[in-house]
Amino acid sequence: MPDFALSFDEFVLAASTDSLADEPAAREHADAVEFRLDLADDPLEQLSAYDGELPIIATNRAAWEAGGASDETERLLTVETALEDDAVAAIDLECRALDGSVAAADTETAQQVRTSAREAGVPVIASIHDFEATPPREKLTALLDRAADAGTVGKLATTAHDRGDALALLSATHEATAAGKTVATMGMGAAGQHTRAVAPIYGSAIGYAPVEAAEATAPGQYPLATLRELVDGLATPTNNDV
Ligand SMILES: O=C1C[C@@](O)(C(=O)O)C[C@@H](O)[C@@H]1O
Repeated sequence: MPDFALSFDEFVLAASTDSLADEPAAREHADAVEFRLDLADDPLEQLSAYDGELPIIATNRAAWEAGGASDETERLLTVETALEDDAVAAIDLECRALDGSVAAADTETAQQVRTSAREAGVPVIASIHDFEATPPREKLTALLDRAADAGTVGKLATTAHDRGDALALLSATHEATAAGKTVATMGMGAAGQHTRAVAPIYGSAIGYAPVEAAEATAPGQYPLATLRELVDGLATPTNNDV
């Protein structure tokens, strides 16, 4: 059986998809598959039939965070069921589900799923998305702190409108990783695209990309093979202080 464990000590490139049939095509470039259960047909059936080699990050994104899952309790319990699958090496839970800051959230169930993941030794990616903008620099640090405290990896995806936004996100990433936090960041939209290639240099632990450009799960994603080439092609400077 393949070793499905995922450690976020090193950059993980996840092929983001609604179909596990993409896994063979992803294998050449990806370290993991992000399976978007909320966008998939019969996600639990796909999981039990999975015979791929890449570890799976299970994400069941809430409709209130621009995902496809509308029944809050059901979507969280589906993630909890997914945890039982050996191939599921990490799960994604929205910070706003965990802290109850949106009215639609079922905080108790979200926290219970996080506890189940911890008991199973499965890392939790605690995520925050801003589909409108990139908040000011200090706010980015506060958001990353909040996400990193909530999960094994704190993930922040914001919409960048210009290079200043991209730079602020990279700078907040650098500060967080230099402080020893495990974070993943990405700028959404055209102005944020290059951050997907560059953020790993500043310590971002996860990148997401579709196998085919047309199957993107967020604005501004590079296709998988392109992101792999870009990330691998950018050597990490040796004079860093992380
Ligand atoms: O949270 C993220 C990051 C993402 O939104 C991106 O911008 O690449 C793509 C999503 O599939 C994933 O769950």
